Amino acid sequence: MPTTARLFSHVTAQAPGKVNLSLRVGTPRADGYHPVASVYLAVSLLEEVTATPRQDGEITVSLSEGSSAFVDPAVIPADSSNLAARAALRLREHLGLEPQNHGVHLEITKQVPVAGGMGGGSADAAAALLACASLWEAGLSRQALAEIAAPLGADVPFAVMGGAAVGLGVGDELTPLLARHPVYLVLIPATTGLSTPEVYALLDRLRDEGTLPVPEGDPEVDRELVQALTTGNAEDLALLLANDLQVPAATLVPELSEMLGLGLEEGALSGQVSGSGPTVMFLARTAEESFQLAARIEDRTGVAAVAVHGPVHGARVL
Ligand SMILES: C[C@](O)(CO)[C@H](O)COP(=O)(O)OP(=O)(O)OC[C@H]1O[C@@H](n2ccc(N)nc2=O)[C@H](O)[C@@H]1O
Ligand SMILES: Nc1ncnc2c1ncn2[C@@H]1O[C@H](COP(=O)(O)OP(=O)(O)OP(=O)(O)O)[C@@H](O)[C@H]1O
Repeated sequence: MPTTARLFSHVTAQAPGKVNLSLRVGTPRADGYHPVASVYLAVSLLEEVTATPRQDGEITVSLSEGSSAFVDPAVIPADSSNLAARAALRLREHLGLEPQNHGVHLEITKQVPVAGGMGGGSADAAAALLACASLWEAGLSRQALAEIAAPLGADVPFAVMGGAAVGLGVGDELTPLLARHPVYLVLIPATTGLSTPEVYALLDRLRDEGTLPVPEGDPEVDRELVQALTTGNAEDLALLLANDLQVPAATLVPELSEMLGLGLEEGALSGQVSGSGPTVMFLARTAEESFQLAARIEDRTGVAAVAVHGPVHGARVL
């Protein structure tokens, strides 16, 4: 059989960043992970990964110069710890391919803020998986790829699936939602990131010391929010946004509270921290309103604000 590495010169795949419209977090399990009830939305900030065969069996990564201005190349791992490289290695092992004939270089073009609570690294892993699956003619379904992806990170299966979904377990047990109406958001990406484990750890501490209430049982999905998402009612959605990681994120980065207040003053329907932060997101009624809101926030703060929409597709080969 000819090696697929000789058939394709390169393959490019895209995968979306995400926000959590609702993120309810339970108390930690024995392995330190928290059970969550998450309503994920894939948004129109896309990561792109181009996989090019290497003849030496190595899996390498680089960051494209076409990456967004708010991505600092210095904080992206350039070695095998990069999530895209880990995804390629995991797939190669899963498929039982000979390493020497299945080396690959992964060039990543980043649009999603790094360590911003938007699952950028997870999207890189998802795009790398799709690109390599195509390069190596893996013949795997999207569902199978999402399962292979799960040990790479709690958000990776959703980056493979995209759209809108409920995530239970640690966020990886996905149920797709029929959200046919677009949701318009404005994002304020931060230039510096927050460590996801630190934000979860602070949530535990704030609960232990009684500053925040301790939830009982596993978190549950807010059915009303799911309904507002599926019927496309932005006003209802605005009332139901929720994020248990917002208080710890805003405790670590106090300016987040100020940013949230400012977006509301400028006319956002509502706003909250995205995932573990520090990206802040605001809800707008229409695309037009989201562009106007982004422009007003930029004028007032001098900080870049980005109008996006969701749901968008999951990882796909271009
Ligand atoms: C904050 C979210 O982005 C919301 O979707 C996710 O929960 C985090 O997803 P992620 O970054 O893909 O998470 P992973 O890379 O699997 O885990 C990073 C760290 O976050 C914490 N973590 C993550 C997910 C989860 N359900 N409980 C956790 O406690 C753990 O300390 C873990 O070591
Ligand atoms: N391809 C990658 N892109 C960005 N960061 C990566 C990548 N691979 C590994 N990392 C490491 O992962 C850390 C978290 O990056 P990422 O951008 O995925 O955070 P995040 O968006 O906050 O994630 P989440 O929302 O899933 O918690 C970074 O600080 C970086 O050290």
